[in-house]
Amino acid sequence: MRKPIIAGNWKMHKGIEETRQLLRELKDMEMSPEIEVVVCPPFTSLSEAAELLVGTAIGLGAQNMHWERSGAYTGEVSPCMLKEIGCKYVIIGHSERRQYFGETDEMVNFKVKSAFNHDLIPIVCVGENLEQRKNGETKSLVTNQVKKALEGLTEKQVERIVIAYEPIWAIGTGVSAKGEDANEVIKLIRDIIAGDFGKDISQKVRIQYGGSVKPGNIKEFMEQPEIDGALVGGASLKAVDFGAIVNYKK
Ligand SMILES: O=C[C@H](O)COP(=O)(O)O
Repeated sequence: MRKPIIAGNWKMHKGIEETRQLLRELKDMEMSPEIEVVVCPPFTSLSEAAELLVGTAIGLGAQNMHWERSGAYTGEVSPCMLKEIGCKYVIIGHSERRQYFGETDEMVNFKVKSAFNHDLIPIVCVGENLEQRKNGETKSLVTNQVKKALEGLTEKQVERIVIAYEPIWAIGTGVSAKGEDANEVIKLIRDIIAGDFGKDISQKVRIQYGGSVKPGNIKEFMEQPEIDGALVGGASLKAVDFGAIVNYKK
C-alpha cells in the first residue's frame, strides 16, 4: 500500500517572515494522518522552516540542488547542505528548472543519484508541454524522461523515489489535466518502471500529479488508482487552501 504524498512547492515565494506565518497557520491545522505532507520553501527559508517543523508531521524538502558535495559552483547549493538543514526531500528536474535554467535529462540523473547518495529522497518532475501534447509526443517524451532520470539506480533506490507527472501546460495556468488523463500517463510511468526494474518495485513507487491542483479538484486526482498524491504550486501558498487539499476527504 502506497502512502500518498502531497507536497507544496513554494517556488520563489515566501521570505523568512512569510514562512513563519504560513507554517504557524499550517501547524495549527489538523492534517490527515493518511497523507504524507511536505513543504518545499526557497533555500533562504529552509533553516527557519526546519526549526518550526520540529515535532510536527510535516516534512521538509528543497526545490533544487547541485549534484556535487562542494566546490566552485557559485550560486549553487549542495545535497550535504540540504541534509544538514534537515531536508528529507528535494525536487529535481522541475519543468521551470529545465525550461529557464537549461537542466537536461543527464543533469537530472546526476542529481537524482547524488540525492540518494546523501540520503535525500528525490521528487523527480516529468511532463510534456502543450506543443508536444498536440503533436502526440506525450508518451515518448515522458518515457524518455523517466528512463533517463532512473538510469543506473538500484532497485532499493527506485522504490523510494517520488515522481511528479506535471504537464507543463497545466502548471500555473488554472487549467488542470483531467483526472483520467493524468492517471493514464501515470500508469504509463509505472509500466516503464515495471519494465526496467520489475513489477514489485513499480508498485512501491509513489507518483504524484501536479498542475493547477486546488481544493476543488484534488479529489478527482486522488480518486484515480495510479495517482499517489500531488505536487502543488500556487495553492500551497495559502494555509487554508493547502490545508483543504491535504484534508480533501473531510
Ligand atoms: O511544482 C508545482 C507545479 O509546478 C504546479 O504548480 P501550480 O500548482 O501552481 O500549477
